[in-house]
Amino acid sequence: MEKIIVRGGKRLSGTVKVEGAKNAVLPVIAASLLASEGKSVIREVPTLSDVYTIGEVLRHLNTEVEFENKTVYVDASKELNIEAPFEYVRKMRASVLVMGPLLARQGKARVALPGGCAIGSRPIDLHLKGFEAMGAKVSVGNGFIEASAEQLTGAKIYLDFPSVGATQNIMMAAVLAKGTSVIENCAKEPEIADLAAYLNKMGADVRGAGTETIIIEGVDQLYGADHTIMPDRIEAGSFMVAAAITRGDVLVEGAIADHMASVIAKLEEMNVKIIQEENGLRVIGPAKLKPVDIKTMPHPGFPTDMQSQMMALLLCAEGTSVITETVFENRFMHVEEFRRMNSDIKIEGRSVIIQGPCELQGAEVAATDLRAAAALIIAGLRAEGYTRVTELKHLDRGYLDFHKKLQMLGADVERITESSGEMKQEETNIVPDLNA
Ligand SMILES: CC(=O)N[C@H]1[C@@H](OP(=O)(O)OP(=O)(O)OC[C@H]2O[C@@H](n3ccc(=O)[nH]c3=O)[C@H](O)[C@@H]2O)O[C@H](CO)[C@@H](O)[C@@H]1O
Ligand SMILES: C=C(OP(=O)(O)O)C(=O)O
Repeated sequence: MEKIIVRGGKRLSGTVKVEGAKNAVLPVIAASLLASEGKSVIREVPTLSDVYTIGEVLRHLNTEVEFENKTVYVDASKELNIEAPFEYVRKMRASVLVMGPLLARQGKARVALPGGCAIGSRPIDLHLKGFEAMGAKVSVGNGFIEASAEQLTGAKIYLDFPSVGATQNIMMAAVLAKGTSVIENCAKEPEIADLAAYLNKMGADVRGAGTETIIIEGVDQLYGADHTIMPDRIEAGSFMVAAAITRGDVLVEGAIADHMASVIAKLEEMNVKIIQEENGLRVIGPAKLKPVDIKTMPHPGFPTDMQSQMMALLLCAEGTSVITETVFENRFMHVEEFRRMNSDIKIEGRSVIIQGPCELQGAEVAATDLRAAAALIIAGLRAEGYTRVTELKHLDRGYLDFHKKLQMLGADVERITESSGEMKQEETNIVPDLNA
């Protein structure tokens, strides 16, 4: 079993560079299916297990995918298969993002129903309503969703909720539809603008990405394009919190302030000093953290993907804080794990009430989802004694070399493999050979 072991008490300092964003690269790789001519070159790709999974999905769809350092080459010029089986969708829900491109290009898509996950039920009804509005016939049976349309037609689509995935899937379907599509109340996350930039380089006509209305003029064909993935604002935020919790002084290279206004605002409210530097954000943790209230919201509101990391920080604040989770109905699984670290947290409906400051103690804890994994390691940086974090498969979905980056900043942290009572230091990252 793999574990990350943290011994708390070290003050972080130095520079850490963030990777390309997981949540931008997954839709971009899915969108590369739309290029019926030419190769796509996608740069600054973090070699995460999720990226490996989307690569596998594309290969299964008859696409050539090659990884070379942090660059991915995709050749989707051959006729595509139209089915994404459960083995991939189960591993990673974002596999459903191939549905829009397949429907647009092949007129048909068959994707395993994703089901719920650790943070909520996560339906995809809004994706499907969008496809139907463009003329697709959608049916669900035997654990699969099937959608087909001879030719998608542009449509006006109002999203009941600004879903990130629905916005992306509908955008990718609309770029090859006949006529104009207007997506209203769409998601405004920076990853949406990143996807639009890539689609436009491929020859699409997408306007308004990053605002609440996206207008797309369908085109006849798309071509491979060269695109560099935006920096990961959630990885950046995680290191900012790690710096703050250890009263450290860390330059988070690649962090873009415009993408992180809500996170910066809350950290500053807590007394954390944030200085904009030429190549990133410098974060200086205060001696005393002030409590704050946080409500997660779609962008530009406070990101749900930073909720558990901020919870770790608020455990150390002097007073009462309340976090309200409005995006996912079940994203407080980490609370029980924090309790094992001697924290005073109560759950009341969709809110948690934190009574700080807690004297965090090291404990054996299990990551319950991707961000919870980072949050528990971050809490361990402040806790007295040793914190052992298991279930690292969650961490590996979204953080590249997390423990190594923390080590470089001075943290006392290691990743080990424990087998039959014997421990050995883990030297390799989880993704051995992406081209194998
Ligand atoms: C790969 C990726 O980019 N993942 C991100 C993406 O997930 P994802 O795209 O799945 O998140 P959505 O924005 O779609 O989901 C937000 C909420 O809308 C609901 N919903 C969504 C679609 C739908 O058809 N019906 C529906 O009810 C979901 O159950 C959830 O409660 O955005 C989330 C919200 O910022 C982030 O936490 C995830 O990290
Ligand atoms: C919830 C997340 O990802 P996914 O949508 O891929 O589960 C996340 O990145 O925190």
